[in-house]
Amino acid sequence: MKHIKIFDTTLRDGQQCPGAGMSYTKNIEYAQLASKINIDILEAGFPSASAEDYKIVNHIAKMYGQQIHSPKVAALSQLRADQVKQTIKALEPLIPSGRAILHLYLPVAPELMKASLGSYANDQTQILLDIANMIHMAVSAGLAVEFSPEAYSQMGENFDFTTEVISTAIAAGAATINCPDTIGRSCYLEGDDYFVNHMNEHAAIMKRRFPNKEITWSVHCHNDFGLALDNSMRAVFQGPATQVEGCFNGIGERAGNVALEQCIMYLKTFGEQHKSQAFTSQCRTQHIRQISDFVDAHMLPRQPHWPISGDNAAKHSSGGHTNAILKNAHVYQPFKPSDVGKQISFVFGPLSGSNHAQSIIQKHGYICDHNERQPIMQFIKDFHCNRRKGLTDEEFMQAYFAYRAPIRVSAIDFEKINNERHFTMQASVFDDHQQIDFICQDSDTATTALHRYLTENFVPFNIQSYRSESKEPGRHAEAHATISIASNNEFFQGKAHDRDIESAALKALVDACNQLLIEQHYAVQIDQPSFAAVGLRD
Ligand SMILES: CC(C)[C@@](O)(CC(=O)O)C(=O)O
Repeated sequence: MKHIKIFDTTLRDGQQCPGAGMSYTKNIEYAQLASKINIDILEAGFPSASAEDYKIVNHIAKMYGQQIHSPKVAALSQLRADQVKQTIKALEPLIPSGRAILHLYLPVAPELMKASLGSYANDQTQILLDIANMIHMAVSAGLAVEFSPEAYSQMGENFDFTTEVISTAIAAGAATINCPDTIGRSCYLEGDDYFVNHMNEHAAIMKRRFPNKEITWSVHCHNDFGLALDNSMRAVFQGPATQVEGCFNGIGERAGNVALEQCIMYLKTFGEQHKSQAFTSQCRTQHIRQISDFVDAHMLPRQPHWPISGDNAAKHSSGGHTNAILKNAHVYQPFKPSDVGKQISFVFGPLSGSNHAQSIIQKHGYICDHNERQPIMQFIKDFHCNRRKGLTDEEFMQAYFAYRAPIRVSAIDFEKINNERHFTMQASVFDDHQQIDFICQDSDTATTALHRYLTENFVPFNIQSYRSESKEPGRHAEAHATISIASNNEFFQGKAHDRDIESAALKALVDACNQLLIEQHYAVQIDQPSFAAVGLRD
């Protein structure tokens, strides 16, 4: 099995894109995560860009230098002696352990050469001399060198010049040649012009010119046509590449760089089984979720349906899918979510089914018998009929409690007879229509009277606190009542609102009492959520 090196440029090319820049400390935290997931090389930055960038690269080099094992660290430099010196200095702590890499680049596409190098572009002899000198400088300081012919995929008429550039770099001591599709405009349909074919040609030429040198070919793709993953993997499976450069979550200039988590899972899924030549990376894939969440939180937001690590990548909602998954977790998952540190989860939405409803209720420890599944599910959907995007478990269970509510009040009236207030509540109690009558004696409030009635007729409990407030200003504001009750060291909070402050309090008390009754009649003791039984944690 051939090992494909993962070169992570999230901190360098990733932070080059608008909006992705991170603070000093977040750069360091990222480097710690990159080490945990075990990428091969971290490109930590561009030390000559600013004093801050220098300090970040140097800090990471020191930090990794104290670890016995760490990724190697690369830092970018243009073809300028002052920049090369600065880069060597920044990476110094990693030189003794052979983990420092100078990443040198120079454009080779004709248009880009003119636009970025000016008249220097015409002096090819000087360019080749400078490449040799800069690489010598780094190699003699003890660094490894990666050389990138920038815009390699657009080299066009400059094929022979590019051959000389690469040749010069290798002769001077560069161990890695990285071929970028800088503008993300490559596609295998280009035929002979396709950059992977050029990589094969160049690899063959260099093999002839340097038969005893072990060169690492690397690929660096941008995603402007959504082809970065395809191009990167073709460079591995149909080309000479044994190193892939990219960024987690595919961040990077314009449409981004290739997404490393996609490359890593591609290699794991298709590479390890590949018939003629098997490939793999050494990454600990179970940490993908963590590093991807970090990039999402501190660099650029990740879309929910992002491949591999997106929030929806292991989330299911529709009835058909969840129903089948509850029986066999793998029928609607192309890989085990736990391989990337995720778990299957379900969102209850308008298209969800009754098996799913039952599983949520049971997971929370309440009864839902087989023949109740359908009516309960229908009630919950109707209860939240405006929530077309799906429910949280909390909202779902709120509707379940409303379905179960043993006492449902439809009307409250009172009249005064001989200075006593007589209340009547029209209610159904466990589906039986009843009239609840209670009387306020002496200084009783209506709530006290109802409490006495409920305690004597249904279940004993104490009232712990009562609060009433209006949420809006004005005379027509509704009263919002909250009542907390306790029974056998269990606590329940009832809530209700009504135009009439007394009715709000009475309904809140019924709500709290209902929760207590539901607990007594419909709760089951379970140790494990029912999920585990069907293997969803795998
Ligand atoms: C340094 C090189 C690999 C580069 O990242 C350069 C760049 O565009 O910054 C590219 O994509 O070609």
